Parts: sequence; C-alpha cells; structure tokens
Amino acid sequence: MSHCWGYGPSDGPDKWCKHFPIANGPRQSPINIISGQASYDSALEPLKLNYDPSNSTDILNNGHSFQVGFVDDTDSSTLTGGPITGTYRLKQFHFHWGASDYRGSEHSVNGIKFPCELHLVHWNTKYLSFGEAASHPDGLAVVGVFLKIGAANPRLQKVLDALEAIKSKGKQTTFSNFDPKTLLPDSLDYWTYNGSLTIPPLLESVTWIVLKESVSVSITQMGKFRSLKFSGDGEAHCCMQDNYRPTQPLKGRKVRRSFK
Ligand SMILES: NS(=O)(=O)N=C1NCCCN1
Ligand SMILES: [Zn+2]
Repeated sequence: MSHCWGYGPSDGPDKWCKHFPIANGPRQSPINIISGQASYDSALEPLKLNYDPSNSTDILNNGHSFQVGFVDDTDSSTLTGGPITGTYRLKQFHFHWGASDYRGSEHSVNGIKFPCELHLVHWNTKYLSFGEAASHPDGLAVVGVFLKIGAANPRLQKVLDALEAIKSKGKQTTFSNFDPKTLLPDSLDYWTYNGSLTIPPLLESVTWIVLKESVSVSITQMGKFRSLKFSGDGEAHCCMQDNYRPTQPLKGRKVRRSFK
C-alpha cells in the first residue's frame, strides 16, 4: 500500500498540490458550512438509504484511515433521493479523526470542528464502476456524519472492536453482516454542495450530503480510533490521528439545506 501523500509535515495537505494540482481547484472539499448562508431548497428530497447488511465484506487499514468495504455488483445497498438523480451504490465507509477531541472532522459548522467524521461513499450506477464514476462531476455521493463527544455509542462498538485486528497499514480482516444505517442519527436533515474527494486524487466528482444531526462517541471510543497506526509492521510507529484535510475555499459555491 504505497502512497506519496499523508498527513505529516512533509507529505500533508499543504503539499498535495505538488502531485495533485486539482487541490487548488474550484470545487474542493471539505468546507466550513456557515449555517446562516445555506439556503433552504424545498425541491430537495428526503434521503433514501437502503443497505443490505450481508453486503459488508471486510475492514482494512489503508494507511490513511480504515474502511469497511461492501459488495457493489448489484443495487442491494443504495442511496437515492436527496439532492441526487438516479441510484448510487455504497462502496465503503471510513472515518477521519483528530489527536484531540477539538479537531478531527473534515467539514466544520460555523467554524466548529467535531472530533470525528464518518463518510459513506457511493457511486452513480449510470457509470460502470466506482473508478469510472469518480472521474465524472456527478459520479460520487458521500454522506458525512459528525461524531460528537458524549455517551459511548453502542452502534460503533462492532467497528471499534474490529480495529484490534488491523492496527497497522495493510492489515485487513473479514467484517460481515454489518448495517451502516445503524451509524446514522435519527434525523436525516442535511446540507449539500458540490465538492471533491478529500484525499488524493481529490477528484471533483462528489455531491456532498452532510447530516445536520451528529451521533455520539465517547472519549474512550475515540481512544480506539487513535490506537491505529499510519505505519506498517516493522516501520517506525506513527499513530493514526489528525487524518483530516483542512477546509477549502468555497469559490462561489452555494450550500443548500434540506430543512427549514
Ligand atoms: N474522504 S473522501 O472524500 O470520502 N475520499 C475518498 N477517497 C477514496 C475513496 C473513498 N473516499
Ligand atoms: Zn473521507
């Protein structure tokens, strides 16, 4: 699993533009969501998330986060409605988090960062694959969910317990029968805007759907995220934390909200 990029002083977000010039493009993510400037759009439909737990396959430490993968060869785990047209298939979910409870999310709301942010990554089935979809402006849809310090979240526990087996880069293990819908808050009210992947290649192909309501995570549970390593076995230990990109300029984009 070789990357020329990371989150450190020599390969972090400020350096990504060297290999990925789109880093300075017109629709980069994440952004700071200024709630008072997000206009209500009554044409925005409710989100429809239909996931089949049997589609979950594995959990992988990819050296910059960890991800839970899903079988995406049928329309059995999909996102429809919301700001998107057509059917988008769930490919994987992953998280971004900080070294402290005061940072870690990628998006922020009125300048406030959360300790962690969940991303559920979907691709438009008008294209043949995730890779093909990722190269088109309407190719991807990522649902972002903020995690806020509070009571321990029992719905996170199966994911966090699996981290024991994937501490270092490249480690992977089976992760079956998991319904990612259990990670979502009660309300599916959302903000939406046109953006990009927040990790290289930073492709400007993402319709972002950021939920207004957060879910809880305890300080102890945050410690489990931070127990992962960016480094592989036999490499100098480097704790996996602060794996978030700072917010990017809006460059004239409008953020819409689905709620009054
Ligand atoms: N953080 S992000 O925008 O979701 N970026 C991703 N890049 C690779 C595929 C999954 N997602
Ligand atoms: Zn992400």
